[in-house]
Amino acid sequence: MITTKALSKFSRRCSFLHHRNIVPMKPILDGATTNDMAPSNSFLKGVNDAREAVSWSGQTRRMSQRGFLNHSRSILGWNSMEIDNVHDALRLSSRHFSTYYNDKLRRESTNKLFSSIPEYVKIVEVGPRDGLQNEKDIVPTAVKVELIKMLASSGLSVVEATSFVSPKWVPQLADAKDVMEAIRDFKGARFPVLTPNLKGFEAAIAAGAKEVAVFASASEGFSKSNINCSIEDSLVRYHEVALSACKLSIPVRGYISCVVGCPVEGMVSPSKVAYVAKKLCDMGCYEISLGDTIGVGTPGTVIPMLEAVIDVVPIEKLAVHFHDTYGQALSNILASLQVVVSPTNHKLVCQTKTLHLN
Ligand SMILES: CC(C)(COP(=O)([O-])OP(=O)([O-])OC[C@H]1O[C@@H](n2cnc3c(N)ncnc32)[C@H](O)[C@@H]1OP(=O)([O-])[O-])[C@@H](O)C(=O)NCCC(=O)NCCSC(=O)C[C@@](C)(O)CC(=O)[O-]
Repeated sequence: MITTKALSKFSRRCSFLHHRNIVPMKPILDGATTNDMAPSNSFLKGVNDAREAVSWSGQTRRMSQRGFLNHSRSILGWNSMEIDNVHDALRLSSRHFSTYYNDKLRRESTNKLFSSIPEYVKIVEVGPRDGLQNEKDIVPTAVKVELIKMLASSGLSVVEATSFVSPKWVPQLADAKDVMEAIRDFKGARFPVLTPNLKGFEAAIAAGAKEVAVFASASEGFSKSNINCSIEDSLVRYHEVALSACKLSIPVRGYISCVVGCPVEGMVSPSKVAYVAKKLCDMGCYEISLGDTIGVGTPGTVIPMLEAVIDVVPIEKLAVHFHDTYGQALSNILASLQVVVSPTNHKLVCQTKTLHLN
């Protein structure tokens, strides 16, 4: 139970902290704790260090997360309450900050933020493929099948199930045929699979796949290291897959990797992404998923990339795929959602109000 006395004490505390520029910092920095950070990244290390150094009553104390929570409890008079983690604390804090911030202003800024995103977002779940392909230990087939069924049962309408790639390159997904066999009769979701060439496509169809995805790269270096061929050669292969798929009325989805950065080549220019996106679109891919494969994108690099692609591919065909390596995935998703309703794109979005995420 929070007493009026505690609330008014909290409100005074907020005012003090606000004037010391502390209030807005805390939620942002704590947000970073949940993300997977690279220790070599000095910027993120700086953020981490800053999170721990909390300036309080004119004194700088180094505190752990738990220390911060305990300290907050005593200040806020929340000793009788259970705050199990940082998220609980933030939820409680944000609820009570509204006593400090002007309600009208808060409503206006929230409305502004959310009125500029699409009304509808489609989610493509890729965990059983993109997640499990990177697991050090090979996950048993029965566990994968259970995971896929649980994801589909949770209401997700598209669950990417596996890849028909070389088992020498990706041994984690060598059981693709068995996985597809086990979910063949499972209803309620679509289960697309990755196919890098005609061999993979034919194996996928034989195993019962009803939808496939091809995966190109915007970076030459990544194309060679991921699928052992140049971008142009991969587009020739994918064209063959698209032609075969068209004959069987199988929908083909197109991925582009490294849309803002590449582990081999560094920054990737938006024009390279736009080039590959148009090629995939022209060969018949019904959706183009733009992947920040190594998670180095920020709104500052993602937005120009999206704008370049939107110039050559209809916006309703676009999907975004962000890895959260440096904790930027959610910001990038929000920025992407906002780009599709920017004034210049308004007409297109009115037709669809859709952006796909995976
Ligand atoms: C593309 C290849 C096959 C070229 O690999 P290669 O070695 O150049 O292929 P090859 O044509 O020279 O054939 C070599 C051997 O592989 C076999 N082979 C050939 N094709 C297949 C196939 N489809 N299925 C099974 N086996 C196949 C082929 O039969 C032969 O067998 P062998 O005669 O030595 O016994 C290989 O590089 C490969 O499988 N790469 C897949 C890499 C991969 O899956 N990466 C992860 C997915 S991409 C990604 O994660 C990014 C994304 C989509 O999530 C978006 C993002 O995050 O940004």
